[in-house]
Amino acid sequence: ERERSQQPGSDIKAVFSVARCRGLVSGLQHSVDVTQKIEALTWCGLVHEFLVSGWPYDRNGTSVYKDGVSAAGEGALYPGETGTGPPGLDTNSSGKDWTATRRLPQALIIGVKKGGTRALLEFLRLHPDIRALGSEPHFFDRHYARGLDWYRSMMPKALDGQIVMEKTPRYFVTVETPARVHAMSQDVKLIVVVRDPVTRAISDYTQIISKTPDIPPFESLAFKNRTTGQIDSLWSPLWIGLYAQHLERWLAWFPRTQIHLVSGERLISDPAGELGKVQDFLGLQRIVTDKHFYFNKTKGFPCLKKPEGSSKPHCLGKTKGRTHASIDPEVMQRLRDFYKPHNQRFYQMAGQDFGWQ
Ligand SMILES: Nc1ncnc2c1ncn2[C@@H]1O[C@H](COP(=O)(O)OS(=O)(=O)O)[C@@H](OP(=O)(O)O)[C@H]1O
Repeated sequence: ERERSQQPGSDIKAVFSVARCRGLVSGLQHSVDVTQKIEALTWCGLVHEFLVSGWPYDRNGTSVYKDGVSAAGEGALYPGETGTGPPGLDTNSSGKDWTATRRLPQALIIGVKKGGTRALLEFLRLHPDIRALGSEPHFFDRHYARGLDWYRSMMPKALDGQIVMEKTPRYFVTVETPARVHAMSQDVKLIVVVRDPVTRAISDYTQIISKTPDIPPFESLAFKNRTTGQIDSLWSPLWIGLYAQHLERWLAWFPRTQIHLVSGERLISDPAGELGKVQDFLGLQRIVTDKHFYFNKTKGFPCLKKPEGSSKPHCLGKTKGRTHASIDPEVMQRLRDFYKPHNQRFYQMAGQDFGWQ
């Protein structure tokens, strides 16, 4: 529901069932986890009620409306998807505007495809100062002719001080994109999740073959000539991994300090550590921390801890963390050799070594 409600042009507002909300919200009544509280109120459509009357349900699931003072303290939570707060609450005591509006993004996750961009976006969405579009709008690469007003209309409503963001991994490798992004904003913050280009290529191929099972084997697409060992660097799964080349195009338009590189490997091994650095880069308080994650052994990836009162923990869907197609080890080695100089150049530009073999 949450995903669907964020599709471009969708008017669907995700609202959980009343029964589910009673369980979820009442369970959180005395929780000190403000982020979870905001999420629960937002997705249960109870933000308005909270602002008017305080915490909606007690632990027995009955109403605890009481004189506009909440368990968390008045004004502690943000209005969510519904946007405008109730009359009389358009500003808080500090004069802050409580009216949510649609704004152009101040931060973009521009790549890379199969780097871990969905995980990063979903984790960042836990932050109350981030409003992120759930789907990929592909504005700067595919829909640029629709204009900035269209793009703005795709964005979720956000309050003053909240950062609006979206992710479209293809931006990183599309030639026209840096100039277009720059024309929208010179100050936009750019995030790229990078992952070992060999693993990334196999992940990419695994997705392609799941959709078109008849395509030739990876080994024959990766080479122009298998006998001479000449790599086909223009084959998209390999070409996307030439990170230095793509980053160079962005650096012609944006200073290095405006681009934050996330290690796709560390996003799996230490999600809280990587999220900490991203929150710093965005100028946000470190609210998403290790207490939000647990390692799900079955999935083999970090997942979000289950919210109190909810039956399910939140792992990413089946298309994230797939079993990869198995590739001839000799071909893997050939690809590692191919990427070595490109990776070295990328490390120099990045100012950090990502440790790919
Ligand atoms: N927490 C968590 N759960 C599941 N998957 C995770 C996670 N963190 C990173 N990853 C890695 O993300 C890879 C998919 O990357 P993207 O989300 O960028 O893919 S896409 O470009 O949007 O299609 C995906 O690639 P595959 O493993 O090849 O499926 C994962 O390795």
